[in-house]
Amino acid sequence: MAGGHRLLLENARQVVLVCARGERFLARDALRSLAVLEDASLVVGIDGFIKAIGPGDAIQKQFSEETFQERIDCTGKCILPGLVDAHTHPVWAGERVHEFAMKLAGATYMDIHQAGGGINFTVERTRQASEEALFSSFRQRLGCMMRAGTTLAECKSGYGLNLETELKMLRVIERARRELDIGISATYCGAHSVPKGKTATEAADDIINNHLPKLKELGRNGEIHVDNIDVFCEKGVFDLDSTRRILQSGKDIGLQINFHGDELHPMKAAELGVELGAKAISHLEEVSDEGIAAMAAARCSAVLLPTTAYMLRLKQPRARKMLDEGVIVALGSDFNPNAYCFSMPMVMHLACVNMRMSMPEALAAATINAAYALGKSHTHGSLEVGKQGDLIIINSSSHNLENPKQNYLSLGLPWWRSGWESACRCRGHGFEPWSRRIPHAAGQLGP
Ligand SMILES: N=CN[C@@H](CCC(=O)O)C(=O)O
Ligand SMILES: [Zn+2]
Repeated sequence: MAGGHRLLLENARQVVLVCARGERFLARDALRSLAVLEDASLVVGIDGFIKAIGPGDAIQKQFSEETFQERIDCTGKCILPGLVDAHTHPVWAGERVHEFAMKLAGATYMDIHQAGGGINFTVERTRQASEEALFSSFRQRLGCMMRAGTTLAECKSGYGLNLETELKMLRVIERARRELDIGISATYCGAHSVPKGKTATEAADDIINNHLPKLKELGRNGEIHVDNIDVFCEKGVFDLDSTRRILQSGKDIGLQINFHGDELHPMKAAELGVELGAKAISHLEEVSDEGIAAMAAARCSAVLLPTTAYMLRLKQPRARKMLDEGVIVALGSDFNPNAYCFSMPMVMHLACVNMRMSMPEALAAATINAAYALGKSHTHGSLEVGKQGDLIIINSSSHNLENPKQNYLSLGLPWWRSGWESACRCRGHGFEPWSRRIPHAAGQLGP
């Protein structure tokens, strides 16, 4: 149908805006209660952006003469922003189920890594895999994420380590960005592990002298778009000095710094991230008090990954201290061969139970604050006029009910998908891939 609007969501019991005043993130007292409209409707335009949100009767009056490609009756339901997954490793070949048995028998993540398993096992399999096979499994994984409510995911390379395979992974991510109905923030993670036969210094030199110039060239030609640069800053992987050199070189070619820090050992990675102007640091199980204070002051977001601490039986990151000190806390699934979770609702559930976050804190961390960690909170992460129409509808009259049967967070069920799947409609369930097919809009608001 020509003209008119793309979508009308009518008469929802609640529209959970998350925030309503153009906030780029939520911290401290702003997390006590999120912006919610009762008995409201929402309009998405042909360009995929939100045109109006307001009381159901007012929207009906305002748009009474207008046409819509699709109308959804949301009576008794609740509309939320699409969930944002701020940390995933979704492009790889080769399962690592055998390592789960080793971990159950007492081996640590680093024991396996140092014995040539872990990331380096996946690197070997990913180097051997064809681009087509990698794309095919990646597409399936993104489909699972969408069915669990994710509409924007950060996706890392990092199972290639050599230039050839890192580029293969980034091409796969680029293809998904162009072809699939999910938003993607692409991260170059060529410093995910030190490749066999090289020292960390040699690997850093290769990245700085060969990988990053190539990425710059491909970005300029419009062949591959990369948003972020990542390093696994860890004892026995990349030390502070190599991490600093790589991240600074990435920043010099225009990438946002968003890296793995203070996970297994206290490294002062948070302090380094603040010094370099990082947008986000992930993990932080071992962050120092000074690192937390520095991140709060610098508005450097903490991407917490509850599945990792659970899987590896690590100590939990100190979410409460971070929140109380004003750090911008975001969440990610950390989907990877070692932590096989697609579901952000499950991640939010673990954050509430194991990290003692409140439900509003978990929802903000999986929407506006995760979008902030990816430099996209001006377009994503809340339901506000002018933002992307990325949203989910849940079959519940409130996002914050006491009744566990009706609350997706207390259920944690989406781990098995069924509860969420029947309750959720997102772009993958028939909505348009909003931004990608509308070139002028994408140009205005970024990729
Ligand atoms: N810590 C480093 N990277 C991943 C694990 C990747 C893997 O084990 O393949 C993480 O974030 O948990
Ligand atoms: Zn990771």
